[in-house]
Amino acid sequence: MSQILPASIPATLFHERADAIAEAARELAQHGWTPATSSNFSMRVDADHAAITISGRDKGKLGRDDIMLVDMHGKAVGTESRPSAETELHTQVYRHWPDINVVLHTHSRTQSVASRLFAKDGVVKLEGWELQKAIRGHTTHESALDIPVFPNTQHMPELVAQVDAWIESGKPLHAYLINGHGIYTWGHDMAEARRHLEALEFLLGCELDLRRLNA
Ligand SMILES: CSCCC(=O)C(=O)COP(=O)(O)O
Ligand SMILES: [Zn+2]
Repeated sequence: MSQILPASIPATLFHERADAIAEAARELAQHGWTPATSSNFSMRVDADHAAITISGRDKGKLGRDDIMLVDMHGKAVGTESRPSAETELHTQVYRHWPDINVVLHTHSRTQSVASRLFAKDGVVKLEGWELQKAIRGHTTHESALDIPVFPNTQHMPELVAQVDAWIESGKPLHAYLINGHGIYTWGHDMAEARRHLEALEFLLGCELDLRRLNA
């Protein structure tokens, strides 16, 4: 279905965002982090709009036509296509942090297993790993980095409320896991969001290894 853009958004800008999303998604899919059409990706286009993956598409085979425009409440703009089922989790991040421009959500095996294993604690506590410095604002392995694990639900407003509650508690939030589901993380630009995602994938894998080794 074709995308009609508001007059305020040049086609070149939307295409640039769509191409960046498609390229990142293809690369993340090659890592095996987007199995069976899972995962979704978005980029801010302007203060009121984001470009996001259309629901149900194979994230390893995205092109421009697989990306659509939504407003900051997750409503489709200028198309009949259906945005990602999890769009509200993306727009929540953009509404809360105006300087965040990219949101990435993946379903790797490591993320999925870690989300189940740490669900009872409600959080993965990362401490002592040099790679924590890949996360914005973290300058030493000695800092603590908490990644909350929220219960999964098919009712997006419930998930949004859980994320809101964490943010309102004043605790920092760079990423979260959803139990039995996957991870959400974000960044000021694609490079930062990718760095966060790759670092967290690695760190969650390390935590799982420690558990396996009983260390
Ligand atoms: C088949 S994966 C289940 C839905 C999901 O968790 C996901 O990330 C993909 O949903 P979307 O609507 O964005 O394609
Ligand atoms: Zn998902």
